[in-house]
Amino acid sequence: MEQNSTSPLFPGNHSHGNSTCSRDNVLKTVVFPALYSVLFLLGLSLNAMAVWVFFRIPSQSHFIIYLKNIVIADIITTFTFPFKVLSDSNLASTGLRIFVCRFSSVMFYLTMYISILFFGLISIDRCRKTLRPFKGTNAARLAHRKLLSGAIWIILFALCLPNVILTCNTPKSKYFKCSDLKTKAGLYWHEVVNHVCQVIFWAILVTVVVCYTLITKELYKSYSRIKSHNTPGTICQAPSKATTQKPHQSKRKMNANVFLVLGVFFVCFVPFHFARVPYTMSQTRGVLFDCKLRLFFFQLKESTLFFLTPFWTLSSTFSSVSPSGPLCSRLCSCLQVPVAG
Ligand SMILES: Nc1ncnc2c1ncn2[C@@H]1O[C@H](COP(=O)(O)OP(=O)(O)O)[C@@H](O)[C@H]1O
Repeated sequence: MEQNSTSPLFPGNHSHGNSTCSRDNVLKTVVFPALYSVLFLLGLSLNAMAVWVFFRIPSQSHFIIYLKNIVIADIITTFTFPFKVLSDSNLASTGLRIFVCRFSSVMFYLTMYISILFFGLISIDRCRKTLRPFKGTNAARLAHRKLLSGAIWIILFALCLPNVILTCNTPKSKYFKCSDLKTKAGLYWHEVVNHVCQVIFWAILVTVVVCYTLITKELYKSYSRIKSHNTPGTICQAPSKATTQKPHQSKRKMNANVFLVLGVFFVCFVPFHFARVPYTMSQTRGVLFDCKLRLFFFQLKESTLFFLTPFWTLSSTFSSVSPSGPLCSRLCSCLQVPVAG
């Protein structure tokens, strides 16, 4: 795609005739569209199941409020996939590709950072529940969490809105990139938003690590108490299992769960956030990069983005089908199977 573009925003971009700089390779036009199509079908069915469960459950806990927000974000994300598929596979008209740059890609990133923020809030909530298992909630606290959720959506939406408004240049050729459609202010804002999103991501990552470290420590203490007294402890997450499993089995399982969550978060999200920095620079300071380097950063961004997408868009379903999650509890109660509280 890049080979024929004429971008006034990239004065150093003189190598358009070089076909090795084209974005249109088999990875972008065939492999990723096929994978995103599968993800669309999977995401649609699993998220529909999550909606079926969540919107029957009253928002009686902070956890449920946060998960409902993640489900809404996941659904919006899933609906952006068909546009990305059509655009990347070059089956879309110019108008549709402009729509992807202006709206659907912005919604994709917006909902991604909304999910990340709620994922952080869920970690804080789990930490609070583990450290203070007897501190319940009340109507006022639930109302605060709903207000906080609304504020997160509004603030991030306001942050991303200029990315829509300032993507208003008419493409100068059939072959254009999203950054070609941006005004000067639009490119500047695109960079600002990406910096803010980096801060959000790394802050949440630190929060998640701190929370899960505290949770692990507290659960170890509780299991040691169970072991020494041979009585049920104060584990709020899984009392019925804690009483039926041997302490060392529970400990191993707990470790596995904690490291699974942290591991997935690291492996899926960290590579994209490293790759995003040079790619954003290549979009806004094109003169500093030759076309091959820009292409390399684009491919790195697309690959790492695909790597994180399945985890992120299916995260609410993962949470709801975990043994103590609402979907499992609901299905198991229908089937009269005892589950962890
Ligand atoms: N973190 C973000 N938050 C909101 N919008 C974003 C973010 N990153 C990129 N965008 C917007 O999404 C659209 C596509 O961006 P990008 O993925 O960088 O371009 P490309 O598809 O050419 O690689 C652009 O309008 C851009 O401003």
